[in-house]
Amino acid sequence: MFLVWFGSTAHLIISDPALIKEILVLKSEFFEKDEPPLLVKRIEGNGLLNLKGQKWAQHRKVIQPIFHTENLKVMIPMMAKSMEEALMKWSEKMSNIGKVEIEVSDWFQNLVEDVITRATFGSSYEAGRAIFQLQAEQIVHAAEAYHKVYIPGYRNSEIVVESHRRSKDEEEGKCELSGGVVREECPRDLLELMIKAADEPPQSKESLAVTENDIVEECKTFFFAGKQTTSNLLTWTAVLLAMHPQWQEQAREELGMILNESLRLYPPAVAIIRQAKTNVQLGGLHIPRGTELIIPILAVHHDPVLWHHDAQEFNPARFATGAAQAAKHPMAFMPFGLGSRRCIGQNLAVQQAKLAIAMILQRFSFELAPDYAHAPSVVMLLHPQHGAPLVFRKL
Ligand code: HEM
Repeated sequence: MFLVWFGSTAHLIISDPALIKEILVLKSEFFEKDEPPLLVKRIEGNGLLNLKGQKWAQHRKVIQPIFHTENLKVMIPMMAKSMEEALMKWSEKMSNIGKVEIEVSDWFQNLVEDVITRATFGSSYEAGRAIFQLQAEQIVHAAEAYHKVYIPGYRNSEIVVESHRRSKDEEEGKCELSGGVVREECPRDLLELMIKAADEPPQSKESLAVTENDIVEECKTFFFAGKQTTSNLLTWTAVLLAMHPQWQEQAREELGMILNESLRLYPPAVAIIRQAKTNVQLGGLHIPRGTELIIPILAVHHDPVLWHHDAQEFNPARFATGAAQAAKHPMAFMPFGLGSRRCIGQNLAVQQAKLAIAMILQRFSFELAPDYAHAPSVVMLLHPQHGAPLVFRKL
């Protein structure tokens, strides 16, 4: 446990998994996220990521089932189509010399953006794309200028929800769920699933309704929370496989442990922050109300006490018997957080990463480009400072 000062605020850094479990799981009701500034909410969406208290609990209850693997499976053909189209372009480029150099970090960002847009908006893809493009521009503007940004046209997102609702209503009858199984011909997307879930009558008088505006905010949150994180996972996994080509062969058989090892070494979200809502005991220490706590995911994932002498090495085999057994403490691996606020998009991110890497491995072998410079750097998330140029060859 360390105490660090950021400006005038003291932060406790907690890297012991037993204490992390107390904060995020066992005593989570005593800790909460900080209130984000209005500008942050506007950019990230005032959805799950930024909500607190009863409103967060209500949204989480409505949205969690949507990310169930059965719902996400239906999106695989659409994801594969995005990927297929993008990879065709590589094949065309390499027809003369048999190889092609791609800067994968930009490339994966575009791919993930396309897939998240399709997964969220489905048949309203074009309208959704326009909204997400505005959001992407807003993120860039906000990083450049530290003042309030308002982009005209942004409110159009509510119109998209309304027209999506209408077009889905028109299809009703064709799209019944049978025994909980979604029929293939039904265009299913996160927006449609959210509209359906929000339309369910509230279970109790205390339940707050999830409004159209709330749904818009959640869509913005998915885009913000899902785009860079998932594309960073894909980038680091591709870089690691380029550095260790012997694992490319094995990855064609079993990708799960390779993705886990990539998430351990290069967790896209490097830390989790909480604030004590009240005075609380933690591992024999008295933590006063208002104390800021940092859980340094990146440092925990590299701790040799937890991960043995080869903690810095790429060794997917450590996950051979599952994530809970990979380290000395079952809570030492937490790329998606832990407890009730753990990442809601985990299944979507892993499904997308498995599909994308598997489709690349089916067609190509790859290595680092001669000008690749290894420089992991944190700008909110963990990303390659000088990009990730890789050379791909047809199998
Ligand atoms: C590799 C990809 C991803 C990583 C590493 C990641 C990581 C995380 C982490 C560490 C948290 C917990 C934050 C905390 O406890 O303070 C989180 C929360 C969240 N993530 Fe992800 N995420 C990923 C992909 C996604 C995707 C694809 C989506 C949505 C489509 C998403 C949506 C969210 C949301 C909405 C939350 C807030 C959940 C809540 O507070 O109830 N994430 N993510």
